[in-house]
Amino acid sequence: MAIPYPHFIATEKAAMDAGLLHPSSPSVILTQDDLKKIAAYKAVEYVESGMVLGLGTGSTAKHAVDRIGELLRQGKLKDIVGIPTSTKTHEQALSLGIPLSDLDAHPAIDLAIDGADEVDPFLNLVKGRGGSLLREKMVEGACKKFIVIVDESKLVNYLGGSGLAMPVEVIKFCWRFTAARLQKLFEEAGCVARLRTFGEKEKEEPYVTDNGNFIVDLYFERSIGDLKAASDAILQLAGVVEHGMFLDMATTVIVAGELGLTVKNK
Ligand SMILES: O=C[C@H](O)[C@H](O)[C@H](O)COP(=O)(O)O
Repeated sequence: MAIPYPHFIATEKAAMDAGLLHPSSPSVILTQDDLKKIAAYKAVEYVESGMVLGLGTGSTAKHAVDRIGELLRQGKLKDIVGIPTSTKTHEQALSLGIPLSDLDAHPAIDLAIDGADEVDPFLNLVKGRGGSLLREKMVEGACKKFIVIVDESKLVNYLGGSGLAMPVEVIKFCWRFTAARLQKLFEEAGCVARLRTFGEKEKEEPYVTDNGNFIVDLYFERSIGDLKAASDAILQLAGVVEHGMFLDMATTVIVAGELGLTVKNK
């Protein structure tokens, strides 16, 4: 859907770099994907030559990886090493000629840029609707600065508040047992746990992560309350590998919305 954004800051460099706004025509139609691109371009302004970079996954992060590749190609960035958070991002970065490495070789990352599914007012996140939460949490947990890029539709009053999935990566072995325990854990929040699948109804198959695991998506009717307690409780269940709540990890969140760009710092 195309939405008019007459108030978007027409002189915003990120939007102009992204080729979406021009000073002579401040009133434009921007789609949700345009907003993602503008947020991504803004985040890449923080990238400096010589950095080790965590490369996120998803439709928003894709724009940031594209932009990093473009700046490398133009010689405006040099000596970058990227640590991808998924096989998909690995392939994208390879195709752009971004030199790649991993956490074994580069355990300290200067900056990671990634999208999110939900952002609460304290900059806690839900991530992993694209299935990459485990590698994202490992990479983004190892970086000095973690910039999250979102369009304003991702802002929520509390995590789980969008009514969309909060993902939990689980091992395949007896996943039904694990899903039932997860649902029970959040009974008071009206939790429903569902195995993530893909494909047509009759040919539906479980979604398998890059790590060979399944994802159980949790849906809540009400707030789950104390996020740290919820996180601890989930991680205590044998069978759970990781969950998609990223608590106290984002150092900056860049939001692109109707009124322009907002940069929120921790
Ligand atoms: O697993 C996927 C990642 O956590 C993504 O960063 C998240 O799902 C947001 O993706 P998008 O930018 O496509 O909304």
